[in-house]
Amino acid sequence: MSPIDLPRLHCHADRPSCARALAQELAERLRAALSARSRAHLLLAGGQSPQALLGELARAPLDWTRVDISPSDERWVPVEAPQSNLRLLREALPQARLLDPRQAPQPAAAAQAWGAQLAEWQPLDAVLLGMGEDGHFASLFPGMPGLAAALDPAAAPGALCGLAADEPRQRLSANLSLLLRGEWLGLLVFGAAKRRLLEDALADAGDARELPIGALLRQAGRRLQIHWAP
Ligand SMILES: O=C(O)[C@H](O)[C@@H](O)[C@H](O)[C@H](O)COP(=O)(O)O
Repeated sequence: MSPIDLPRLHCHADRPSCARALAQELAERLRAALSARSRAHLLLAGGQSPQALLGELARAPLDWTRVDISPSDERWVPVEAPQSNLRLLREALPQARLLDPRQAPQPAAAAQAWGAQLAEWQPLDAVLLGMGEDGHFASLFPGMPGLAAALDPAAAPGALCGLAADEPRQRLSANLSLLLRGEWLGLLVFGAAKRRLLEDALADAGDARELPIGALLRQAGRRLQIHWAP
């Protein structure tokens, strides 16, 4: 990856200041979108990293009733389950209009219907992703069935079934083609291990280049805003 294509890496002193800065950035993006249109569209990662960010976002002076939010991916569990990403969003941003990925009783049909709705979110104002220490993002995991199609930037924007190594293994995930539509595209990662993995992936070094995150970095290039804290 040539230096001109490198994503921008924003290093923060600590996780709370990272959450505040990122919340301010996202709120500004959403306010700008709402000044031009009746609704704004946002995709947010699940997992632990965005927890403090969600709290900061909830305090932003914004008409959340005009914001459509979907998780970037979801675990195939009931929305009330502790592992549900949608539940986290519903608790943090109760006024937003949330899109539940569970659009059908079976995962494959749910992913297809959810992906069709996401593809209609034009423009997709902001997408914030996280990354696992195995180099996955959203629910696009190393070695999972269908990964090549999921990472194909030329694929039709949509969603698919993901397969995680850890329970709950069944997941639903937006594909890379849809995620790249984000007008603002961010990646939130904490800790030394993920920083090392990112640096290897950014250098196209070793096995990291074969990891899902390598496809995101290569395809997004300078458009990707990476926010890191220790
Ligand atoms: O459903 C999920 O868990 C996320 O969408 C996933 O892609 C997450 O961003 C990474 O696994 C990092 O998770 P942590 O922030 O918990 O390390």
